[in-house]
Amino acid sequence: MPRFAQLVIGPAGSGKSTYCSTMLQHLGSMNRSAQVVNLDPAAEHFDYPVMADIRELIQVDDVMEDPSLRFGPNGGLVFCMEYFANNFDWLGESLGHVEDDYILFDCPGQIELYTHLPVMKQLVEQLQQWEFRVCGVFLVDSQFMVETFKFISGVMAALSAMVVLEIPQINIMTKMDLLSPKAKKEIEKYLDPDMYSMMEDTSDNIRSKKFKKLTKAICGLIDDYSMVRFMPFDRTDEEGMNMVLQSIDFSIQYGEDLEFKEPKEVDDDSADLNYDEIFQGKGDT
Ligand SMILES: Nc1nc2c(ncn2[C@@H]2O[C@H](COP(=O)(O)OP(=O)(O)OP(=O)(O)O)[C@@H](O)[C@H]2O)c(=O)[nH]1
Ligand SMILES: [Mg+2]
Repeated sequence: MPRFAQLVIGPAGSGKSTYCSTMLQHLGSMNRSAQVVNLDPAAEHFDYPVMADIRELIQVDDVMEDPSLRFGPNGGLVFCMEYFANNFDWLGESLGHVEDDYILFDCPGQIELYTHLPVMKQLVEQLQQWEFRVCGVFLVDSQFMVETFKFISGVMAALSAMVVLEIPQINIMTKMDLLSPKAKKEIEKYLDPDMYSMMEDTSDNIRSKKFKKLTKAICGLIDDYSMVRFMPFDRTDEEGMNMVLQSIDFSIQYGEDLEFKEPKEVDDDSADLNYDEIFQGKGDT
């Protein structure tokens, strides 16, 4: 039986740890068991209980303080993640092997992890070897998406993670509760964007003709292949959270392996059938 994982990724401060904590509570309220693993070696605080914490393996502060390494915060994080990639056994032991486990991985925010460094792809491959079905959940702060050129950059960042990780990916705009009513209305056009018409809007923002042509080509590519869509995530809106969860579950086929009971063979002449009992297997005596 498979296990299921959400790899919660996205730029620094986009709301990954808050998402994990909110989603964990949401799953709990649906009586679904789930757990969170912190994979951010620089995490200072988060308000969810952890199943495993990478800081037990390595911490950024220790790396930065090491006189033989002399890393700054970003180099330190890259070092930690490479160390992690060489020690996946630690994660394997922490996860154990419980069938049907549903785990949220709270990842660090350094964007280079999702552009050119191999560690997140290695993690995905390792999880797949452990029979996890993995979905990338890419978060972007909605406040940085209300202008066309910012939106296009956000789309490119999401796309970069998709290309690197090669797993199903659900893209989410976070912190919707912080938007003004005007901005909320404005953002609707970015949730299911028509990139071609967006390109027309943006002409004033892109000053160089050369870049306008490039942006137009990128917009066309994204639109033609329906490559990137965003879903809103408002932690105060249960209904919206459900829709996000359903999309994620669908992408990793969560629930499809739940045991199905064959309906019992019935004689034509049997009267007073209780179909509920038959289908639930309770008709057996
Ligand atoms: N109002 C509001 N604030 C949010 C939401 N999500 C996150 N925040 C706030 O945004 C800040 C950053 O959130 P985090 O969840 O720590 O973001 P992160 O992506 O884990 O950050 P890093 O791990 O540092 O990359 C915190 O102050 C959160 O309280 C949201 O949906 N609504
Ligand atoms: Mg975090």
